Amino acid sequence: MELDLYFTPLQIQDELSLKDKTVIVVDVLRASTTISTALKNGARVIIPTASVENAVKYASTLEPGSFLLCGERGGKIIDGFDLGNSPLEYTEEKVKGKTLIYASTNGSVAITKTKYARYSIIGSFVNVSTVVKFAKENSDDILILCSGKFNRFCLEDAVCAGMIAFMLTKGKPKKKLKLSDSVTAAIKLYKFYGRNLLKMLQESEHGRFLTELGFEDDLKVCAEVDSIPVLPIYSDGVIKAV
Ligand SMILES: O=C(O)[C@H](CS(=O)(=O)O)OP(=O)(O)O
Ligand SMILES: [Mg+2]
Repeated sequence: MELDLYFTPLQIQDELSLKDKTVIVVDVLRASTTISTALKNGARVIIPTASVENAVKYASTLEPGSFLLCGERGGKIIDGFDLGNSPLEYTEEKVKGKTLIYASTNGSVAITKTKYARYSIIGSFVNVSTVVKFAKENSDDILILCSGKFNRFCLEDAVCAGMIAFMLTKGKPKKKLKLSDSVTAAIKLYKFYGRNLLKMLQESEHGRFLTELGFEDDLKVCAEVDSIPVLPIYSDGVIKAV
């Protein structure tokens, strides 16, 4: 099993290079957590779009009432949309049976870049064991792809990616693993911050930004390890829970 890790989607030189890999897209704050929450609460499918314009265009092709327009810019709900990007908004009452068209700043963009992957799955702290189990059972080469923020490094994504890498490599003989420096670094970050993930989120740049916007409760949801054991898989343009 070859394991690699990108700290931002900018490292994807050619999307076709992902074709034989299982890609785990990590966006802890908040896309991966929100997507897992929505699927757990009965959303039918989630359609990630790389822009607000694409989201609105896609919506125009659907039966009114059958979908919700979801997403944020600058962390706040997009004008005219039904839901923003707080996982706490994605209640069963709101999302059950619905098609969610989803335009977040970083996560939905990163996900759409993995369309050629053998498998593209969405990982976060809330479903980490579910994701690792699938990755162990279903692939040779694995790429953990951090969404980051505006193609910049995000501590929370790197720590979660390190947790996934640690769980994937635990117990394997060191000499058999040819770990890239990014995997080694991310595992170290996880070992340093893993004991108090909520504190790490609160101290992170993104966590502080969300707290300033009044979303401090989202950090608690996003820090809850294995609280939402669903497996979101992105295939043929839609994300479904399997
Ligand atoms: O909604 C979020 O938390 C972020 C946008 S921002 O960094 O807060 O502006 O989007 P995501 O795509 O979930 O990283
Ligand atoms: Mg994010």
